[in-house]
Amino acid sequence: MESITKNFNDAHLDSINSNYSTAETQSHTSHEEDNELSASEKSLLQKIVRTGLITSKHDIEVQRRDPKSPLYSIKSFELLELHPNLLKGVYEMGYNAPSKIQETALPLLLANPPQNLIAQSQSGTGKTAAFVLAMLSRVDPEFQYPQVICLSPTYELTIQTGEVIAKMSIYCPNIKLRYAVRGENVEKGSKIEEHIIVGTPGKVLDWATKFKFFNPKNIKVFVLDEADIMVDTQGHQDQSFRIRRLLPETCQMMFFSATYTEDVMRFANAIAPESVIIKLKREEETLDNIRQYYVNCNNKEDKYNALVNIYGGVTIGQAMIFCQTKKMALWLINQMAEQGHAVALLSGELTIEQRISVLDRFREGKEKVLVTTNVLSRGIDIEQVTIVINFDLPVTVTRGPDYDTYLHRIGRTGRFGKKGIAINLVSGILDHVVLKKIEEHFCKPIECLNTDNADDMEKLGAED
Ligand SMILES: Nc1ncnc2c1ncn2[C@@H]1O[C@H](COP(=O)(O)OP(=O)(O)OP(=O)(O)O)[C@@H](O)[C@H]1O
Repeated sequence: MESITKNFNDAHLDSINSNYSTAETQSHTSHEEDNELSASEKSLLQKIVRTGLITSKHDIEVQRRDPKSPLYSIKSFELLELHPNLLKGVYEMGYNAPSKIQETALPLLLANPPQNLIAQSQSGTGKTAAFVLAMLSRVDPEFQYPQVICLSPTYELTIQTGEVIAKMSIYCPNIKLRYAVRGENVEKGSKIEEHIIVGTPGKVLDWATKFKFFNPKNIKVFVLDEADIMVDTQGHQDQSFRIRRLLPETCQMMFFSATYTEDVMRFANAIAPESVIIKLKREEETLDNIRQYYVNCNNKEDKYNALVNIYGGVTIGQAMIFCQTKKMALWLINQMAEQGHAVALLSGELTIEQRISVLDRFREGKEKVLVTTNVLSRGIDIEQVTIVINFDLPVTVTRGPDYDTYLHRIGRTGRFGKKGIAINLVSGILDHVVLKKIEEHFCKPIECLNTDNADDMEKLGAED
């Protein structure tokens, strides 16, 4: 896989950059735009970012001692009885103590006989490390064939998970990993010798059935990341289910997600019988470290102005802006680029190389703002994202609130206990109805943000 990652890091986004080259070469905010923000707005927005969003290790330690926090832990990684080389890898990654999901799930996942698990934990609370440690613990490097399959819904997430696997297993050089994603090929007639396959469902299914590159009967562990979408009829149900049917009855199932609907939970239970279930209460699903706001707007131009104000005031961190359609994302990015803002666009129709390159640039901070559609709402872990803006609220095909997408989108900020801000730009009655329902559903207030009102802004800036 090294080759893939390297190529993508090296890849240049010529086609995209040529579209937005103005944004690249100009400063982030022009002088005229600076004037659009009143001095009080600017200083307050900066204060929010400075005081609210920079979390020290000390804050995380405090959260760890609060039993209500998803970072709460009473155990150490030593107590989880990991292999010493895995433990070394964990510490090398800078993890001092397990999060709640890690300390709860790992003893279950490592127990013998193996136990199926369907686990829910909030965005950014360390689910990946939980299942990666379990996967690595189950591999027997003596045998040169795949023993673990981990499925993710998108290419980007697969690569991200693979990178966590590679880092955690740095002191287990005998454990080998194979990516099953678009662009990866195996020589016809040969067999895969790596122990872990991490991939997207279509490719893994092809490798197992059409090309018979590995024997599914040797698989001991089957992991579904973002499990709800992997077993949902709207998602990858068919392929995941077909892969599951190839695996031995005894194969251990590990399903992880931040969200599950009742239906999905029932179905997951059917394909992973007698699972232990770790489920959050509704009011626990959203994180207290992510403050949620809405801004009243009249139309999309008005939303754009609100955005520019927020963008202009933010001096630290990065923002992700979600649009419901590619058309809206393109309109927005053109507006922003015209006015000299350095923004990047990531939407579904880009090639894989382009998508990875956009993400790499954003991760490196080359662009402060990433405009995207729902393609990036799940799983992507970029620590420095301090603000998520819903330029459009997430809605279903029937234009009702899409609760799960909302939760996944705002979860791109506030990673592992850091502070984050989610701002919803709402215009029109329908938007207000959707917002109200979202607020009621998660039992968490979404406060009105009135950028013209100094008191409002002061309140916002003063928060813990
Ligand atoms: N025990 C730990 N100590 C410190 N940092 C951790 C620990 N576990 C995970 N992290 C970090 O927390 C961040 C979020 O973790 P991760 O991506 O696994 O979250 P997640 O629960 O899978 O989120 P999502 O639902 O969005 O997929 C990552 O940057 C990861 O490196």
